[in-house]
Amino acid sequence: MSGSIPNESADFVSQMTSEVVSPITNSSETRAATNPSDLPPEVEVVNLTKRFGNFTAVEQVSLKLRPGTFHALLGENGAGKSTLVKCIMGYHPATLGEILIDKQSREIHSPRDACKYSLGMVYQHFTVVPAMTVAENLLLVRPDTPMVINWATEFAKLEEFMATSPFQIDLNMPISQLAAGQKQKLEILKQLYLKNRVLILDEPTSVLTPQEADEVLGLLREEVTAGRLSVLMISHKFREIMAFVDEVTVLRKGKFAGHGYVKDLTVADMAAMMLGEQREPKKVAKTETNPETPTLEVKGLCANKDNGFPALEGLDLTIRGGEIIGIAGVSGNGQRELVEVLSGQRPPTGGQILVNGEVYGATRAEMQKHHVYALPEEPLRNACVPHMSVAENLALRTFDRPPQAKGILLIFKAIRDMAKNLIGVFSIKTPSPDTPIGNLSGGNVQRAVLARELSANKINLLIVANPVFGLDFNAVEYIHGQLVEARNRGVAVLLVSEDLDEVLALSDRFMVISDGKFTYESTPAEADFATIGQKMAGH
Ligand SMILES: Nc1ncnc2c1ncn2[C@@H]1O[C@H](COP(=O)(O)OP(=O)(O)OP(=O)(O)O)[C@@H](O)[C@H]1O
Repeated sequence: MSGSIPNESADFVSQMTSEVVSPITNSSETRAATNPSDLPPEVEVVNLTKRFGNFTAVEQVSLKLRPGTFHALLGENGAGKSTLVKCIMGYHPATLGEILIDKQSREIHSPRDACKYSLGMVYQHFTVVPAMTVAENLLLVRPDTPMVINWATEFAKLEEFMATSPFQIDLNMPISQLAAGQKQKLEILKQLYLKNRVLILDEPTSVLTPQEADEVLGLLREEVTAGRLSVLMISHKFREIMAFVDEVTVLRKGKFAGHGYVKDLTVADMAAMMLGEQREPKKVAKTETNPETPTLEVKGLCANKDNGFPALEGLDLTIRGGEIIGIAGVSGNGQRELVEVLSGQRPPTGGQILVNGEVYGATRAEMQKHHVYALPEEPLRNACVPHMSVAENLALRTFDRPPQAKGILLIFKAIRDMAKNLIGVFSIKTPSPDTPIGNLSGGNVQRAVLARELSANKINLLIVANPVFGLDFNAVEYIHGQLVEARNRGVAVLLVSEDLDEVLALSDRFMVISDGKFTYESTPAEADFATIGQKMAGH
């Protein structure tokens, strides 16, 4: 193993990650399982550098993905992981360096080129078309889909493919009816359907429950062990790495920071390689608050899913200033619709919402009047304009008010100054305030939206959905600290999260949502885990 490991980092991380599972296998066992000539190709990155203008996102990084192994790429937010894999996939041209496929230097100019070498990528966010069925989405990825489709033949072929694939999904299901775990399986199936045998996965389990994640990774692990696939996975989750991965390569600030075999490493070793010198995140303790007056009152709220079926069926919810109310549950049980109704992106079909005792329809004017702020899930898609700059996105809430506007004139200096300040205070890693926000790493987009929403002078109600999606553990601590600080200041916080541990750690009180209804309510201290599990599973 290369890469230095300071002891303090190791201590800190071993405390944070108490539950780790031992590796299922190691690479030598894996390779022994198959005839070498049947294995996926070897992929080697040699001294790859990627610059965006003057900014070097990846510098002289080398990595070898050996056939029939499960390899993880680790690093903090902004370390260069996505950039590196996008270069491998031909999505970005590398500035310098080489990619070898089975020891031959290859030019890969596009993901389609990458497919020629059996390389397929599953991105952090879903790329399936929601209005289509599973079968239609699979056909859509083929480069040779005929102009006129013989459905009977194609469907029979798809059924044959599905029968032999590691995951099964009903081909007739519309995507809008699939839970996150099934969508992620479909993303992987798309690559298998293209006959790709080297899968590159960018945080594939970020939107999955631990059970869904273990199922997906377990099935992939079986394919790897059988020598049918190699996997290179970007991940922040040590539990999954310890359970499913053979080998890790670590990046820090765009540079190679270490490599090793999981069987020889502890979580602390890997975290220390990621962090370099110790930077202990600040834990924010909850202070005594006195929640009395309701800030948000939801009475009998109903709303529909995109397909017109009921998503929320008569929800009642009260949140007072100075408390965090958590909503736990498996994705697809109404959480998204609830957040969308409260942030004005979906009309309710029944019930009433009051904020500060006044009827609230979640218009922009009402959100402004009542000081309601929201961090929705997938903030790049739901709370940003990707091609606009970081500064412009940071000003989305305030650009029409002084000091950022004078009448109808925008004061660009004020917008930029405010952005520079927020970039500093919230440690947003961006080449400049003028960089399009869509170019930032996932974690930094998350920070930027949180900075915008939390920097308001006065906040009454803060609605957050999966706020640490895809973030490294340092950033998780930071954002959790910000939420607790807001609560301590008297903000009413609604925390919707598919991560039960997050709900239990932060909430003062929480509910489980299942099929659009609250089916369990407790404080974290009094929570009964067996019942929560049953309720989350819909029993
Ligand atoms: N197209 C681009 N133009 C300019 N800078 C970019 C572009 N893409 C990425 N960057 C910058 O490169 C750096 C590395 O980003 P990258 O997305 O590779 O990080 P990451 O390790 O995948 O982070 P995360 O875990 O948050 O997803 C970041 O500072 C990011 O802002």
